Amino acid sequence: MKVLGINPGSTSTKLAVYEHEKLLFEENIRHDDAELMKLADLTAQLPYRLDAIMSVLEKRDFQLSSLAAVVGRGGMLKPMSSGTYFVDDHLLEDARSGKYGNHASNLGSIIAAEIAREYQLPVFIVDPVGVDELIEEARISGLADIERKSHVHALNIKAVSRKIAAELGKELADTSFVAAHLGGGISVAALKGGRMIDVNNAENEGPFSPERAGGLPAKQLVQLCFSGKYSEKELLQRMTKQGGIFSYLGTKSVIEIEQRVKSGDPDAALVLKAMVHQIAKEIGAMATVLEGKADGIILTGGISHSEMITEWIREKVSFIGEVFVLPGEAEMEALAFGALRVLTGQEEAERY
Ligand SMILES: Nc1ncnc2c1ncn2[C@@H]1O[C@H](COP(=O)(O)OP(=O)(O)OP(=O)(O)O)[C@@H](O)[C@H]1O
Ligand SMILES: CCCC(=O)O
Repeated sequence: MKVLGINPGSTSTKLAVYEHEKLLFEENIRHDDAELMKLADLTAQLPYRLDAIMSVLEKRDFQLSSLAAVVGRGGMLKPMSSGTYFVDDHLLEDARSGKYGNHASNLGSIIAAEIAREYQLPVFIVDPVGVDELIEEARISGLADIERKSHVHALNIKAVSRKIAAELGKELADTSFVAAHLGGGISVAALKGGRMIDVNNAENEGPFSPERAGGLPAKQLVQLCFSGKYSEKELLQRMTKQGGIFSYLGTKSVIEIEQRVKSGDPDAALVLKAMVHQIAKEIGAMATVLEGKADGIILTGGISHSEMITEWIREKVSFIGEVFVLPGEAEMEALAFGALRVLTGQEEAERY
């Protein structure tokens, strides 16, 4: 039983084919930034990305007719529970319109549906960005006009938590973890019984990240909004795409910053240590959500490849529990396995 997974990112589209649990092949198509920028909105990128995928599959002489299903990364959709979902017209409409936000991952379901159409294959998404398992008290922001929202690297966080649970000889449902996805954006989640009962919204709360500002001092932010320095669109762009490390050091590459730190650059060291400080603080906060009863702390995402950074974090948080490091992400596997759980009858797919 073969499954094709599609994972569109802001500058790349990853695809992978699994046969049952075995990876047959995986490709990371890196797109030309300038080409993508020319395609104003996300849906305009569809033919460009689809062509790139089809040419990879053709080069490999891969027959779409051999697939049992296509599964795409679920993008910014309505708040929903964790799981595998059938892609239907309503879901596609929300992904296309950007009603719940625009993110490259919105293209996951759209591309998957296009590929599946000719052979009338089932199409799924798994654990989209909008997975919402917050406990009610975590929704209260402190201002009645504003509700806190779950916006989190759900796909990877669930997948790596499942892996660590298995290493501990447990089902995910019998564990509690604090899981921190450290990538271009940063999500820290408190998982109780496998459910993400509190998270920092990766778009605008919690630690700053390579490209995002994270949570900011609210009064000064309001003053900046009304200062005339930025339009609404410009400020949102600055906070989410040009904030964090980028706003201080002019690069989003933690690899580069680490080299600068190692060659004695004090500015780079200060900013990196500040990011670690904020990540550790968020982990501590999520540990208290779990009343200190965590089976461990999981560090994942691209930045977790850095031993220097994971050691700095470990020094600050290991009093809470064991620290597990799973660098990178397990998203392709998570997509394929999510679809396979449905195709093999272990789980029922949800309706959007
Ligand atoms: N070996 C490494 N050492 C240090 N940093 C690394 C390493 N590899 C990747 N990174 C950093 O990880 C960050 C990107 O992480 P990742 O690849 O998880 O992000 P993304 O997939 O673009 O976004 P997101 O994780 O938010 O979906 C970059 O800042 C990159 O420099
Ligand atoms: C939270 C996952 C998507 C993102 O914000 O990068």
